Amino acid sequence: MAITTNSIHMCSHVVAKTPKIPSFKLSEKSVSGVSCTGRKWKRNVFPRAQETVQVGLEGSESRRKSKVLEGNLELDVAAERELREKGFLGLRKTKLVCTVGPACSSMEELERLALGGMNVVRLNMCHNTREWHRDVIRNIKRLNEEKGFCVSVMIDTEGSQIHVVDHGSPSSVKVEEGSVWLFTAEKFDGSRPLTVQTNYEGFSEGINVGDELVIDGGMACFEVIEKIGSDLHCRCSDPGLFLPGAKFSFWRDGRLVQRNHELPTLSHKDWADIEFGISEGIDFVAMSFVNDADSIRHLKNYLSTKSCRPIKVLAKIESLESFQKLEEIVEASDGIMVARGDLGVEIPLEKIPTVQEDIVHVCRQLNKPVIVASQLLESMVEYPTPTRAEVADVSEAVRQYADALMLSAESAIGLYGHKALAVLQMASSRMESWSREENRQRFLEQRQLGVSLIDRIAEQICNSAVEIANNLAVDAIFVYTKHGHMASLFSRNRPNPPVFAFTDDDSTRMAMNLQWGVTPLLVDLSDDIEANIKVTISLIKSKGLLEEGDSVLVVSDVTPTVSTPLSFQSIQVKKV
Ligand SMILES: Nc1ncnc2c1ncn2[C@@H]1O[C@H](COP(=O)(O)OP(=O)(O)OP(=O)(O)O)[C@@H](O)[C@H]1O
Ligand SMILES: CC(=O)C(=O)O
Ligand SMILES: [K+]
Ligand SMILES: [Mg+2]
Repeated sequence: MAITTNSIHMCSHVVAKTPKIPSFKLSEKSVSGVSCTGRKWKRNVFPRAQETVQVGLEGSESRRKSKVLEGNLELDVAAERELREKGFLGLRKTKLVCTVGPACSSMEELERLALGGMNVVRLNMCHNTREWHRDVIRNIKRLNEEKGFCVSVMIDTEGSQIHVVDHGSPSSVKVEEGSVWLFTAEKFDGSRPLTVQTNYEGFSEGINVGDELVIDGGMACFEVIEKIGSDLHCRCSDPGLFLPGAKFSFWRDGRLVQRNHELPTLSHKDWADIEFGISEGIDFVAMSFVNDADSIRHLKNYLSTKSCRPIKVLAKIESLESFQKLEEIVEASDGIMVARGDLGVEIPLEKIPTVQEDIVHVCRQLNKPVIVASQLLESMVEYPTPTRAEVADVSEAVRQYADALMLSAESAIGLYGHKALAVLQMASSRMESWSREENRQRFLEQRQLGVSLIDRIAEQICNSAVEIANNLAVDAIFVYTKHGHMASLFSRNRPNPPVFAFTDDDSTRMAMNLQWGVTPLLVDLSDDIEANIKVTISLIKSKGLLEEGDSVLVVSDVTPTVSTPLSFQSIQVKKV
């Protein structure tokens, strides 16, 4: 194997208490030619008494002795297949999440979805029994272990929200204009007409006569005409439909009456579901009806003490309150879901597109993965083809550079879940390639995230490396990462080539499944960077995925020595 190398190594050794900002000098040679030679960084002569940053160039042959690693590489079989069919550039970047329900919970259906590119399974704990969810999780783990998939598992908490438990029918009920309905927390005999039972006895606290009650963001509207105890008598002002489990909101003078704080973000059942998730080895918890950053921090702390395997916490933005505290929630969480279904109950529908764009933007700025969810292809619950408007909606989320798209009822109860997944695949691949052609990633502004010098170096390296990778049109970016941080710094630049993120930590691998453009691979890593590079290139080559003449850009954040407080990072461009 003749590997031509060009490399930029950056290392910092911080001793000074008040670090000064280093200046990097990259000579033109270092990024243009393929076989230039230069100053080689020597670990043993590296000065220790002061903060230093060096940029070195390495010759075509690595002289460092490399320890030979065992050649075992785990790459998701669906990604591998896509790579063979479409090549590096054709590999889909936007991740796909499927809600699993009765329509797709069998081993065969799950495998079909995994082959169709499903990266993450979502289990909505609102529905079905824990035993049912356990079977699904175990089936997914079996598929991963026995068939070589890499599908992560997310549980989505039920959360506390005021909703309808009984409206007198198992299906939808028409609401006529002018009809007067009783809203109560009391259980009633189902034959009593025009009565709605809610799940929470304090549902009408703070509500006055004259307030407006809106069902499911506009399915029907009522005016509160009388309040007796906690019961409300309401007259229909805008006729429509009551669906099972309908959600409602109260409005006064055209503004939402905010009352989410009355209920705990995580109920007793949610905590029990989380315990269950920990014991089943899930990868993500999506927290419903988050109202502040404290609840996220609380759950993260809890998980870090209770689960030996790191579990990522995603905050669902589905209330006006959470949108108003967006930045602090994004900062506290490991990722975000734009839960457009319930969000549409609390904000006017016409605001959803701009709210979505704002949320995706903030997530890009703060480098947190974001999922756009709900009703993406709703018509496909019944029909085998989407509406043109749905395809436009999906494409818009991809154009905004969301990390992931999610199917809900389309896969959970729909007849055409696998077709809906294929539509997401096609629409996202198409929009990604258009965005590449248009060079749209230049519109992404990167906010500096790191405070310490080492973190800032990592960010700068990744930003520059993506520019190099795009300009040189390398086939792939290889990054070696313990916790996925470097991979995320690449991902946030939305590079043209795919990012192959090699890690030896299974939970890191599963967490990277939500990151745009990152293909996670599990491999044994050593402290020896050169050995890691050599082995992984040869493993990818032996699978026939890299050919003679292909080029890869390689970045490593694996620290070469553990005994010194030394951070070492390098960029290399290799021609295979
Ligand atoms: N595990 C399941 N068992 C039975 N039905 C399910 C299951 N998961 C989802 N469904 C069905 O699919 C529909 C859409 O699912 P989804 O979980 O996305 O609902 P949602 O209301 O959008 O989510 P949330 O309750 O978190 O707001 C649900 O209304 C439900 O009928
Ligand atoms: C996904 C979800 O919870 C919602 O859209 O409301
Ligand atoms: K939920
Ligand atoms: Mg919801």
